[in-house]
Amino acid sequence: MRVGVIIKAQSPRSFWFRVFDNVEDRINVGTFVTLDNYENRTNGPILARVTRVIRHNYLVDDRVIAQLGSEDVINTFRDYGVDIQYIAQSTLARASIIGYRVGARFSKPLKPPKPMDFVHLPAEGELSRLLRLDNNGVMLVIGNIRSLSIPAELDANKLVSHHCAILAATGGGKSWLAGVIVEELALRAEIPIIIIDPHGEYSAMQVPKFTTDDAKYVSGLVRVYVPGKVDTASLDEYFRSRFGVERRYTRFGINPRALSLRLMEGLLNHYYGLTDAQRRILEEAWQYMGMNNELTSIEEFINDLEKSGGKVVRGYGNELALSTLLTKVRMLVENRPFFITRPGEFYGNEPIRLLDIKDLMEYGIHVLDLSGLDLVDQQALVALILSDIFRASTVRRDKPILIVVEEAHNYAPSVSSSLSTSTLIKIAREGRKFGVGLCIISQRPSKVHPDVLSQCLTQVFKRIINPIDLKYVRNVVEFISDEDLWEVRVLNEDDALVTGLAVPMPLPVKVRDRLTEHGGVTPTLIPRK
Ligand SMILES: Nc1ncnc2c1ncn2[C@@H]1O[C@H](COP(=O)(O)OP(=O)(O)OP(=O)(O)O)[C@@H](O)[C@H]1O
Repeated sequence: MRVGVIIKAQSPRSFWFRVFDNVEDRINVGTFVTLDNYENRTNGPILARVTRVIRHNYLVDDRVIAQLGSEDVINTFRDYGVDIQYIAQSTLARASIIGYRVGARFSKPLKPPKPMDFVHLPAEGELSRLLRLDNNGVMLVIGNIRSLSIPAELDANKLVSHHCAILAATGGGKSWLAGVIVEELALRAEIPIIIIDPHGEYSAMQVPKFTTDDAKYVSGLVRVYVPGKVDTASLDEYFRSRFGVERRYTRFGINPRALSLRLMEGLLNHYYGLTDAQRRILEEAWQYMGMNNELTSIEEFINDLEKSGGKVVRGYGNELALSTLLTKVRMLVENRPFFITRPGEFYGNEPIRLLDIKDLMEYGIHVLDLSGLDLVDQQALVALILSDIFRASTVRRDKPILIVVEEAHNYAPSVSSSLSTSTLIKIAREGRKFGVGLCIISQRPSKVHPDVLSQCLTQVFKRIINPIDLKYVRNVVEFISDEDLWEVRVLNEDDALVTGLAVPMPLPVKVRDRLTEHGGVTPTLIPRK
């Protein structure tokens, strides 16, 4: 169907066209249109996507605007049979050229199209053939292409191996969409998925939203892990009253001996401060102790540390430094809710199990609920767990794993420091080689470390309006154009724009319903009686 005619095309990347009046309501931002292939007739049509629509009225210039002081003036015009809106209005659209299909890829034309060539609106069947990825790999269907019934598919391999970012303003639907991606991935591939959940939202994935087999299957894959000594009573109560079932979780603990020197030093320094002498003793003592992950009581741990520290201590000042260091280590281990202080420890009547990284690397959806911890503890745990996962993945290599990091600006901030930043940068840079994929989620892209965000080669945008964030995204992200960003500002609640490696072209998506319950809710005010 012909829907317009090209009026301007100054580059092979885009063109403007006059939209025919009778189809004006069918051409919107995001609509796919085609051109006859002016470059290679054997290869089928050239696909383009409308990125801007303007309405133009050539009579409404400054002189006419000056006359439009009241409705009477407009009615007078109409009385004389001059309806300016009717006689002088045209709709113009700008479209970005995606290219013509050559096998599974799109080839861009090298010349601009010609003015006065017709623009077509493809039938859904034809569009579906053009848009389908057809590469026999694992595809994630996260919804439909906006305004169409064509499934919106993401290439799962590219999404995982080259990392992805979900970016939107607060309440924009990021965790809903992350849940959809996790559900799809778990349904279609045998992959372990680890979710860093700072708000305790993702436990809701244990509850199927429907009685379908898929919904039950995915919810059955969800395992929730809670730090050993965190009080979860209010979250559990909320869960019970909202979903009518008990939240299931495992309490986990970390062996303090398993911490790297950097993390132990960072935590001690944050909570109690370290003098130079204490720092030096800790560094040397930690080396003497070696990486011995055997779980012992806190008394044995402190004794070992004292013995190792004693080897490097000379003189009264240093002995004092060692003894205060040991007090600080004891306080840290006893007070931080994620350490195990002895084998067989309980919280109330619930056992605390030593976290086994191998469990997290089994097929399933592993939710690490960090909601009971303060930010520094969260960062330390994220650093510890993710560096262990990365280390284990470098050994097994062949099995991909996906790590979803909510509120990524807290774990890899662009300006302030965090104990987890270097681990996330390492995974972002080197994870691909070992099958470790990242999916970072943030409401403030400009606050995410550029070395992490720039490695996320698929981006899923929900609505963003903050100009600083938009500018940052433009500078850091490789596969995004100004036109795409313009569109990001006007997305609706259930709309998303996917750009980058996992899609053949920027894809406007109406995100599908969830199979499992969504945890995040925005409380509404109760009207006063
Ligand atoms: N595709 C969708 N279909 C239906 N409702 C949706 C969709 N996406 C989001 N919502 C609604 O929008 C609300 C906010 O979504 P969500 O919790 O995912 O936002 P968020 O961006 O993660 O928020 P925050 O920044 O606070 O973490 C949800 O409670 C849900 O009701």
